[in-house]
Amino acid sequence: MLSLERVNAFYGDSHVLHDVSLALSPGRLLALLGRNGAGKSTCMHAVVGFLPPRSGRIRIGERELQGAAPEAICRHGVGFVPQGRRIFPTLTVRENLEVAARRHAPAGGGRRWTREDVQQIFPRLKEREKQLAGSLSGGEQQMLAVGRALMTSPRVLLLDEPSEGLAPQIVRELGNVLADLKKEISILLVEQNLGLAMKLADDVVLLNTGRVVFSGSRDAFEQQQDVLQRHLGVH
Ligand SMILES: Nc1ncnc2c1ncn2[C@@H]1O[C@H](COP(=O)(O)OP(=O)(O)OP(=O)(O)O)[C@@H](O)[C@H]1O
Repeated sequence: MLSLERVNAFYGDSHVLHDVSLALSPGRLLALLGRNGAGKSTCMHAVVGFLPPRSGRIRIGERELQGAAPEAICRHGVGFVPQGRRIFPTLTVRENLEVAARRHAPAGGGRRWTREDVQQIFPRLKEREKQLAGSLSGGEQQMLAVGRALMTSPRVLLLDEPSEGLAPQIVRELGNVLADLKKEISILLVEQNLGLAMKLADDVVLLNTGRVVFSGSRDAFEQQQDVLQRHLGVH
């Protein structure tokens, strides 16, 4: 579905991603893990066109994405929820969803999401549809950010630390929604909350200083205590 093949990315002269390869298969959730500064967000920015890689290939299905503009990458079915949410605070909840709506059928023939679909999985967004997004709670803003990405009718969804700054109860709610969502859409998840990541992940890729140091199933990952300890400081 989504694949990165030996991707190298730089900020100026600083080489941040080193030959990063990963593959997100249809209907699966891949957790991209690593310590602060490991290159997880950079990986997502390379996929969505914010930081085009200097070498390597990024594909969705058969289509190559490296070098394409962010709008085109979104049109080809990559939905992105950035770290920090980035909703429009002065627009209402409903307006936030509507400006993200896709006008044409999604590339690759996937499901076309409507506002009603999004409100069905996040009923809170229906209750608050006339409220300004900037006045929502952190958890509601995160739901809106996910809802906005779904309105682009993506084939894959990239989520950068969705649980950041949320109360444990809200993280649980979000986890339940993502567990349902992954049944119909492939998800690439960057997450510092290891408990949440392990609850949701089918596959794991672990980065350390911009290099892949583990790639495999969640079960294989959890058995590699030395890897967990060395790269995440988990015992
Ligand atoms: N705009 C930028 N310009 C220069 N260097 C950057 C920029 N953004 C990130 N970096 C550097 O690139 C490296 C990877 O950062 P990145 O944000 O991808 O890490 P991360 O794994 O997402 O970390 P975190 O968990 O803290 O968000 C870090 O060394 C970081 O300092």
